[in-house]
Amino acid sequence: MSTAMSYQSIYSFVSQQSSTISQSSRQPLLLPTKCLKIDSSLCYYTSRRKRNLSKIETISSQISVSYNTTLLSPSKNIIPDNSQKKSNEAALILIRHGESLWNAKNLFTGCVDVPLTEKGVEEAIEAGKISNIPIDVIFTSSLIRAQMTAVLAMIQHRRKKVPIILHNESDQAKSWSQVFSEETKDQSVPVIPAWQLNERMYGELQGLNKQETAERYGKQQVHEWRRSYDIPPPKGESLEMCAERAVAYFEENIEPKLAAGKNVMIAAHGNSLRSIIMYLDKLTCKEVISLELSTGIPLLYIFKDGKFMKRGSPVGPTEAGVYAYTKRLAQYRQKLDESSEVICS
Ligand SMILES: O=C(O)[C@@H](CO)OP(=O)(O)O
Repeated sequence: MSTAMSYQSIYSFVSQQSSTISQSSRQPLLLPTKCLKIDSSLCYYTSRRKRNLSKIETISSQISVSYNTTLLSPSKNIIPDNSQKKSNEAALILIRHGESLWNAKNLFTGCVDVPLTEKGVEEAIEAGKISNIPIDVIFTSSLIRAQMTAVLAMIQHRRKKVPIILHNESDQAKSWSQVFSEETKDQSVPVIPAWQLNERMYGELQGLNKQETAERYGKQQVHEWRRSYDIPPPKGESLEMCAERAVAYFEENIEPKLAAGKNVMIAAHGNSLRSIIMYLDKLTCKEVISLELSTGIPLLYIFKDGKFMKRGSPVGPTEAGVYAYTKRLAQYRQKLDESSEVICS
């Protein structure tokens, strides 16, 4: 996977180890177009749901936000639960599923429900070791590769809570899967599947080999189908179409949990997460083209006062293409590993 150079330029401030991070202010203007290209460096897509309008937001200021020591500092002891954390902030962890059997075969997958490879299983387990952050709720797509990633990550998570997949597809399924012990509920993490977080639907490319498709239709054409914002693959969804449902779901179902102080993990897919990150980071239609997500690499955000602050990915420097990797977070991860015996005992 290629390293997206634009991350380095856009987010170089993160890796400078400063204790400040820039944050865009939100200034919605009521303009009836999609991602307007007045000036792509100033144009930010958010969601058009509800009012069916886009917002243009301009970077207006940088605000200083100090690192949250509660969430990021390694500790020899398990961090106290949510009752002791600041109520107006919450952690958001995004994980693209581990490698799937079709990733390994280089096939367009989209909404085809393909499980993880052994490597994907290992990536998911590894992803669960990332932090000591207590997870209150997990959202996944309805596809098994994302669900496998979520539950495998939780098996390794330091809190040792049991991920329980909620079955709300019918009243009977809901009623038959109830838990009647408050204590057991406390030791569980609800996993909420949502089709809206599924991978973009790749239309008539699903099941085709990516390399062969590039040879047949040309690299440029296939790159546009794969990474452009608004060009859909034949009979499939563009990133913009995928964002319509994924970002709307995020705003309606996930943001309220964060606003209530719940720490949330989302296990989903390359393109559904690209669309959510575009919304969180206010990326332009142009910037999102070079946004690549590695499989099984968790990305951390802090939600505070209605704003999302990127904290990068607490993984090692060996991962090319890791989004917003920072040295500081790699050190944090290393220290966690060193102290894991104490934490897990
Ligand atoms: O095949 C797919 O569904 C996706 C993710 O694996 O591929 P791409 O990276 O081309 O968007």
